[in-house]
Amino acid sequence: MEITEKNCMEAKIRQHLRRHIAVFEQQVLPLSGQLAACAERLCACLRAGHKVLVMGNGGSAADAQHLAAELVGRFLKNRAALPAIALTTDSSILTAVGNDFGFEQVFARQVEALAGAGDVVIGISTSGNSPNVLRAIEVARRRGCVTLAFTGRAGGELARQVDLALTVAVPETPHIQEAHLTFIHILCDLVEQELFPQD
Ligand SMILES: O=C(CO)[C@@H](O)[C@H](O)[C@H](O)[C@H](O)COP(=O)(O)O
Ligand SMILES: [Zn+2]
Repeated sequence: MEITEKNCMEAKIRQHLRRHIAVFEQQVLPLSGQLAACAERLCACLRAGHKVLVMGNGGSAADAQHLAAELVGRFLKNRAALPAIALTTDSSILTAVGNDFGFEQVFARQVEALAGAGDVVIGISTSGNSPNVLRAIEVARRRGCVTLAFTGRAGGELARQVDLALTVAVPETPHIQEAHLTFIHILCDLVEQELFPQD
């Protein structure tokens, strides 16, 4: 077959998809038990009237917002709103705290302001080593929050600091993020089914 730009691109697409499938087979499927444990923590928190705070940088900031949107709005069911806040969205807070206290404090300061005992605080970081996420988890632990993390690679410091970590132990950031988005959808699905069986 003649090598054209188009079939060269298609080969790269297939390579990405094959790696995606392998990561899901080898890393995501074996995390089912830990995902169920995360869902139980989330359901218990929300049933008791507590809230969810979630954060990350870059693509993980988008993931944090995705999770908060599906809890406040909806995943699949028309049901009551659930309290969730992405700590990545207020540009005035992010710039003021970043400018005055340092970028490492942008999430920690919001956890100090907003989190109470029993709330769930979720850190999303593919390296598990982003200082602003680590500082926020430190504050969350001091305040008696339940701490969860979605991480990658070897889990980083974040996986060691939280109550429960879901670590996608591969080196490629995009494939880790693809798995994190799936965790978010599975968790939202389970929360809706558990909390709103009649809706
Ligand atoms: O989405 C991507 C790469 O796929 C980037 O925006 C990525 O999220 C950023 O480089 C982050 O700063 C990486 O931080 P982390 O996942 O290590 O905490
Ligand atoms: Zn990305």
